[in-house]
Amino acid sequence: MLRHDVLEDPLTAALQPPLDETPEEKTKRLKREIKAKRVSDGIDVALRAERDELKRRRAQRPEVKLLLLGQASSGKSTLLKQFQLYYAPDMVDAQRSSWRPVVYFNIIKAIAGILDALEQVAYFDSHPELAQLRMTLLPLADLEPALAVQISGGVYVTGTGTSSPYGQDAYVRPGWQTLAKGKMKSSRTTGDSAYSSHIPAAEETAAWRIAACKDDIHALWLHPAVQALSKKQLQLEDSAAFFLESIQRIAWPDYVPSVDDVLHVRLQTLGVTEHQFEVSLLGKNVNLCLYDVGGARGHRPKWVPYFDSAHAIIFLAPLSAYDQYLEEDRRTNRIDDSLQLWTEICKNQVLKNLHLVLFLNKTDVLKAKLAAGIKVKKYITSFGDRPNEYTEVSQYFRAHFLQVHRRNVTGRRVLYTHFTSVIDTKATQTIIVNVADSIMRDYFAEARLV
Ligand SMILES: Nc1nc2c(ncn2[C@@H]2O[C@H](COP(=O)(O)OP(=O)(O)OP(=O)(O)O)[C@@H](O)[C@H]2O)c(=O)[nH]1
Ligand SMILES: [Mg+2]
Repeated sequence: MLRHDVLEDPLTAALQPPLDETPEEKTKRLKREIKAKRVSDGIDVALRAERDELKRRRAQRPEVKLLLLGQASSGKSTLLKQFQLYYAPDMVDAQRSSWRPVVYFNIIKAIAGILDALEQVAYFDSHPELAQLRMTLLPLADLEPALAVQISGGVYVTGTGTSSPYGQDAYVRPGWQTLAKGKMKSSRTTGDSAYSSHIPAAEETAAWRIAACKDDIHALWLHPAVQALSKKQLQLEDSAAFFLESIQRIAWPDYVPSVDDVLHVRLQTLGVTEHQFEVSLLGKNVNLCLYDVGGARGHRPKWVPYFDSAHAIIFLAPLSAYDQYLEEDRRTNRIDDSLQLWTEICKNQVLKNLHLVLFLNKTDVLKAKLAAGIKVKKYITSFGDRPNEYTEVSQYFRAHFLQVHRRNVTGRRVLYTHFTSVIDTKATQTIIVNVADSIMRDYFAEARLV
């Protein structure tokens, strides 16, 4: 290669010795290069040793792989957080502040949804006080896309058939919290005055606009027209009421999300995320590997490569979804979609020997909907004239899921079912212990058979 070709490539040029180098300079440079190589080799050795140690620990510990499956918004990521709370509570605590922009995003999305719905029923014409609230809250609602982009690490997802009816949605990708931590090295609680310069602009703007509008947000949420709409045609996320009712606390300048806030947050999962826990089960140390997947239809093909090596599945079906339709296909009732998906899982030959657990989830939301008089029969005609009460409704749905399992199961697979509300930490942790225990019993029984 000619010297002028080398100099045209800035990287190669930077590594070339100077043209007018003296013999002493050359000796010094070579010494420096030998030292730098030693440091670099040292780093390589340390990295290799770390990898070997991880491999050795993995070989010593059996690895149990557990898939969390179910449609979008069924509660998979919330259940994952409960596993983290149980097996790695310090990690959850350390990551609380990284959820702050997501709490803001959930609030802003709920407000945008409410304003949209009021527009559709033309309430702004008949209610001047609502029109006034819209004026003050619109700049806040306008922050939705910018915050979504911040949370998703710059990914702008549109037109995937999974986005919200209210526009832009945010997705979580593997490693997003590490990314967020890097960007926000100092925390508010340390009182570091440089903090504000580390907060991304969209989050900072959202924080001060929420603080400035907190009374208007409160007034909008409590307005009788909004309350009436929220119980009928207005389909907000399950956590919207929780966050809107907590607005005074969240608008506080030193706000850091509580564990309860973290459990209520809604953030869609993109693809498949892997989470490892070193746990002691039945007196043995094991690596528990949880796979949390995106549940919308467009994400489901990405689950398949994980089926082969899995040991157990927890399938989540939200029973409260009987009056809702899929965001990705507005004609499909969400309970129907859950049953179809459940049928595919039960039928799948690759999964036929896995330990199978069914969580009939969101029972708290189901109870609230039934208490508000939302009739199951209106959406699921086969329910007929049975009483619109929790016991009848929950048993009716459970019977359907059990029937699908019975009809499609091959092999010797047992099904474990639980009625759950995975935002309830105490109840869910009792179930987690139970489920982990029985997965391990199966795992070791299997190992002895081989
Ligand atoms: N009230 C109540 N809310 C729940 C329950 N389970 C989940 N949620 C809420 O429902 C929303 C969706 O839960 P996620 O865990 O994000 O759902 P997901 O299955 O991971 O959804 P995708 O990632 O889109 O597949 C969150 O706001 C949760 O706080 C429950 O049992 N009761
Ligand atoms: Mg999720």
